Amino acid sequence: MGSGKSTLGTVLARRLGLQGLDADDLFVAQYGPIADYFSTRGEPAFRQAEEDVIGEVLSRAAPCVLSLGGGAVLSALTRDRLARGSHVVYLTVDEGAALKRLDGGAGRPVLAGDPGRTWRRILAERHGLYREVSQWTVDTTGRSTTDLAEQVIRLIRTAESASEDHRSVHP
Ligand SMILES: Nc1ncnc2c1ncn2[C@@H]1O[C@H](COP(=O)(O)OP(=O)(O)OP(=O)(O)O)[C@@H](O)[C@H]1O
Ligand SMILES: O=C(O)C1=C[C@@H](O)[C@@H](O)[C@H](O)C1
Ligand SMILES: [Mg+2]
Repeated sequence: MGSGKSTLGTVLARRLGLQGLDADDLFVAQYGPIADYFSTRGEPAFRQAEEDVIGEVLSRAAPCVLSLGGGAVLSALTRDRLARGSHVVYLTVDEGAALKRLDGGAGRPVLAGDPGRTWRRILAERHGLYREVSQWTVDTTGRSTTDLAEQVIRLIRTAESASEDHRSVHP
């Protein structure tokens, strides 16, 4: 949370000339505010709907840049879908910078209570899943979005040209 997924996704999409989508925004457009959904339907219902929203995007033929919600990796089905043909970047950030960026957790139901403690606990619970689904880990602390976008584009281009080489050797 607060690593800059939505912000970087928008810039990456523009620079790559692809459609930029944000799973949280798609959720809100379909179901209304996330905090309201959490309080009326509960987290399991939210996770199911989130899985469906992401599944729909990942089933599309056209390539895009998709910023996930922070808890999307909790779904085994989403993790499996991400493993089938997506480039996945794990964006990290220091706790201090994250809490500053997140305005102390306002509007994020999973950060209710003591935001710092909760942020640390959630990260500890999810770190292994983020590592499992991603090809790269990029620390965003103290770095501009422009700089991050350039780095991610380089990583993707290098991976794609390596896989082209592989295909030409083994047609
Ligand atoms: N590299 C950066 N440096 C400084 N501030 C940033 C950076 N990236 C994003 N921010 C700021 O941090 C806040 C959170 O960014 P953003 O919403 O993109 O994070 P997120 O990872 O999508 O969060 P969430 O988990 O809530 O979806 C925003 O105010 C944004 O402007
Ligand atoms: O980390 C989480 O569990 C969440 C992160 C946000 O992106 C939203 O998807 C929602 O607030 C839940
Ligand atoms: Mg976001």
